[in-house]
Amino acid sequence: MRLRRIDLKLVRLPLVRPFRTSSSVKDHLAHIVLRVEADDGLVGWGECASPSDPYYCPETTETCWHILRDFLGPLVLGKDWETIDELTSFYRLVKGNTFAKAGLEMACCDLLARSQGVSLSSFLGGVRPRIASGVSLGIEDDTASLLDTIERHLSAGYKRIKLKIGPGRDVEVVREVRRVYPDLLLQVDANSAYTLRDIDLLRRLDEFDLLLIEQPLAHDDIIDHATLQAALRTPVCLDESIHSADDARKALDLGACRVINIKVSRVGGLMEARRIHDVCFNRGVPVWCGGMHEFGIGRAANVAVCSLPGFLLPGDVSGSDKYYLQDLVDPPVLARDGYVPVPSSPGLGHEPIPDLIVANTRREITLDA
Ligand SMILES: O=C(O)CCC(=O)N[C@@H](C(=O)O)c1ccccc1
Repeated sequence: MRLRRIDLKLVRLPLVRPFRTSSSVKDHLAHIVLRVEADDGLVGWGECASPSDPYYCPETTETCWHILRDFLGPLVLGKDWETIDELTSFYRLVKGNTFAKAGLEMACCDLLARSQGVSLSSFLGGVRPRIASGVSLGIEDDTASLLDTIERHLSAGYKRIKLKIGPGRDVEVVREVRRVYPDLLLQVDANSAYTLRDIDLLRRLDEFDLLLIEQPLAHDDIIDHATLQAALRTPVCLDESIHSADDARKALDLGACRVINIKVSRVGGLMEARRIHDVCFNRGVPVWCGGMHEFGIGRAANVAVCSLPGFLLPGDVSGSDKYYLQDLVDPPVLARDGYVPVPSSPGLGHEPIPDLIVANTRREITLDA
């Protein structure tokens, strides 16, 4: 396989409703959509689901654009490769920049799967014809509106609710949700809002039978998380701290967590996502797929990853309609009764709609071999 052309497209889509986290409120998202073309004319699609700000991770849409245009693109164009590991070896000297890498690697996985006539799920070793989905809820103004939002998503069939928590909106909010929904699959995401000084407060969350507490401490820590996990009954789940299978192995060896959130973008692509899955699966550690508000392209890649056997907990892979009025792909990625079907057609199984992509592209560049 050899790439003769890579198109980078900065695509912007309005959100159906603003999404609030501890660091920002967003009413639209802009992600880089990648189109890669092989010498034989075959095409693959990928998405860099990086935030536009450096509050979740050090990368932003602009850093991804720079790294893809100036390094990753030139390093892979015109070179022969037969496997994804061969492809990614061309940029092994590039440190970090996993969101940028993930977009390119995803497009090449789509391309290779299409060339082999297999679905991305089969390409990865997926075993499920459909995946169970949960939803991640942004921070709401008050508990009443949060309960309304929960009710709306449970009525739609979603299997799990993830709440954002932070100092001042944690124990009491979770207590109220648990009072109204005693049997709900419920988890919380702190996005590194706490420190070990909050250990007694976090221990109070043990009474609510949560599935997990996600990334309570620093985004780049596994040592303090091990201290915290030893004090909690509730499983700690790591998100931001885990960028590779080696990170996962070290975190599990240290007892820093009992669950890992695998995000294709955060770990640099589908192959590393599968390697992290394998480390966890071999140790009986459940994983789930976190979301980054992906458009339909990245969302379809997440669906394929969720079909791997160790993805035992509902992920954030909701239907696109949770965030976008119109998906960029046909068919759209949709959930029915909280399940998203895993396509069996070649590649992503959801075809990008060129007119929609063109209509929402704010900037583009073509890199040639
Ligand atoms: O449903 C989704 O795709 C969003 C899931 C979600 O809440 N992601 C959070 C997170 O902290 O994991 C996030 C998204 C975008 C940017 C930063 C954080």
